[in-house]
Amino acid sequence: MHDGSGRIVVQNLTKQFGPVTAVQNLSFTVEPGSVTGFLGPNGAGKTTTLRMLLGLVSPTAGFATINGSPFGRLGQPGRVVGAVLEAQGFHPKRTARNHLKVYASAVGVPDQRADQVLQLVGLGSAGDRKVGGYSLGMKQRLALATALLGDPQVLVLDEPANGLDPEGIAWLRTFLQSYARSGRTVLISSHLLAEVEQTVDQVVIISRGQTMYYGPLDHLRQSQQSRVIVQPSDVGALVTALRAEGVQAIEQLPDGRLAVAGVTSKYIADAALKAGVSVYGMQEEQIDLERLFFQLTSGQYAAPGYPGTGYYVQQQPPQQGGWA
Ligand SMILES: Nc1ncnc2c1ncn2[C@@H]1O[C@H](COP(=O)(O)OP(=O)(O)OP(=O)(O)O)[C@@H](O)[C@H]1O
Repeated sequence: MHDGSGRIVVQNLTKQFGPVTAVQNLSFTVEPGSVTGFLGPNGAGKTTTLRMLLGLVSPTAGFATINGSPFGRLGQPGRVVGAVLEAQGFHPKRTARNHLKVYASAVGVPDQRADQVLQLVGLGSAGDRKVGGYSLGMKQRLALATALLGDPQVLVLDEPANGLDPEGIAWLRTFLQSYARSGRTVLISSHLLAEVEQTVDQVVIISRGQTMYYGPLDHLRQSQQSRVIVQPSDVGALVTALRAEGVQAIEQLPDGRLAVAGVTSKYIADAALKAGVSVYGMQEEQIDLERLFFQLTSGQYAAPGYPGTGYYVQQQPPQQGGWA
């Protein structure tokens, strides 16, 4: 029996395909009530992890559970977990409504549920059209509708934003957030942080089958000290003035400007004024999460331990199986 918590636990999960280590010692927990992004570049091991979670591939070591049980031991799994892994092979001549009715009977829910989920995903008026004529975005919605048939407590979606236009992505965001706010668990994978940045509450970032960061997206943002970029009349004099005030995080950029962390623009302006240095321009640098994501997953970044809920994981030597 499962514990009904809606929690997903991945513990020391490893998958070896011959010489290829697709997933290595991966651990994270996904709590109900939030949307968790499972992020990593192509080939990082996301699909393999989700397939292990859904009992489609057996782990070489470690385990993955939903509600405290491996997928294979969940009673009525279709009612507990709704999953979409890659674009589904829909029968092109079948209407969406008929497709859903076939799956409804497999999950053990009444036929009317097909109409309900068509409405839920915004395909209410297209339910009687043949799926062969559907756009990629419509197929994504139909795949989601199929996953929703059993009104599952846990939703697992592999790259759900693929093929969606900006309106579709905005719709998906609202849908997933409200699904999670109703106390359910939502885990979505993506290889693009920007695509899911506004949807997810926490992230698990993996690279080459290993966890690189795990925790709230906000903590990842806050871990990046914002910087002020300043163009002074006399770089040396401003650096001396700031150092005299105890400011240490000063970097000279290739274009000659200074990047100063840990203080406000006003603080720098006051220090410059006091030192008789003119300031020709100043701007607060935007935190570039996408760049950080790239650094975390490109193997060039090894961050020290991070205090807080989220944490960085020290980079290991490159493994076979990750992206090149
Ligand atoms: N059945 C398999 N046999 C051999 N190698 C595999 C198999 N499945 C996956 N791999 C390898 O494991 C690694 C991880 O693949 P996986 O598909 O899990 O990554 P991913 O993060 O989902 O990438 P993508 O976003 O491109 O699907 C890759 O090197 C892949 O080639």
